[in-house]
Amino acid sequence: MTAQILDGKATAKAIKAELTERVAVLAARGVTPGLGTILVGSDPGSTWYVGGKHKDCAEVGIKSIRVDLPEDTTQEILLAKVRELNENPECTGYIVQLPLPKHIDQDVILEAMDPAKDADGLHPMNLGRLVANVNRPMTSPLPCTPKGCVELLARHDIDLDGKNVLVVGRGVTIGRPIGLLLTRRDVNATVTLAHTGTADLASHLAQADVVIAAAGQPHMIKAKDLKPGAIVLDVGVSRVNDENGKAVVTGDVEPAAYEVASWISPNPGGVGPMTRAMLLANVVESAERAAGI
Ligand SMILES: Nc1nc(=O)c2c([nH]1)NC[C@@H]1CN(c3ccc(C(=O)N[C@@H](CCC(=O)O)C(=O)O)cc3)C=[N+]21
Repeated sequence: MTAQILDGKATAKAIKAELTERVAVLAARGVTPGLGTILVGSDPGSTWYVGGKHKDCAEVGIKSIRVDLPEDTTQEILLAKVRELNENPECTGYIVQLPLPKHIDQDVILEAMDPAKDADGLHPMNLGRLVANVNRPMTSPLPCTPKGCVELLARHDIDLDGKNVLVVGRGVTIGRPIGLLLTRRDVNATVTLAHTGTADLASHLAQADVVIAAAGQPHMIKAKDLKPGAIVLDVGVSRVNDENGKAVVTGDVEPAAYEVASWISPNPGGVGPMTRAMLLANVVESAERAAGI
């Protein structure tokens, strides 16, 4: 068996085309969604990601507001910028690029954001709503990568109901929220430690119909441990040197898994592009909610 591909690139492209239509409908009502980004410091990866977010906005017609601050920005100055974007009517959603420099308390910053403008869905109020509000659809922003994982599966007509889903990794941006998101459905979701000893991890994997690998540990998920026919989302991102010593992006799942899984999302080219598309979707949805659409 060779796995079918959960093509995040093509799926994200289709979603961006739909969002472009929705932005045009909003424009006809005089509403233009706007994404703000706050970048503290000049980490090359973060700078690259933020640049990509502004490119994505331009592609679908979303206005974007860029706030770049020096590495030594104080927590007070950053909080003032957050409050400015909370009040800025042109900004219907914004993100604070993570990770922040060590001298800044990330939790304090995220909690100062207006939950309605939290385009990352990482504000405690929005994460908390994932636990509560189970009898009504989510109307607050969902974290982009978890939302992207569920959307990628849905767009390939993969139904999760009744399945054993194993989430490997408990990070606050992926593992924990995706576990919460999945338990809002008829899914048997298990969130396991990324550093579980291989014996424990193997026993969890053996029962998993769906594996969401979000550990950020290169090739830690071994083909031999996967249930034949498993559906695998390779989410964790690591940069390793290839055989020529060149730094490349790789995932948590070893390549041999393509021979065992029934579906697999490539990394790069799977959940990453979906994360970016879901950020745009969160901004458009916030603007639609504000416009009463
Ligand atoms: N406030 C905040 N929100 C984030 O969502 C956020 C963040 N901070 N900090 C950094 C991480 C990382 N992240 C990625 C997004 C897309 C790809 C992506 O599209 N990757 C391409 C490969 C890109 C490459 O070649 O490096 C792919 O998977 O195909 C990767 C990683 C969002 N993050």
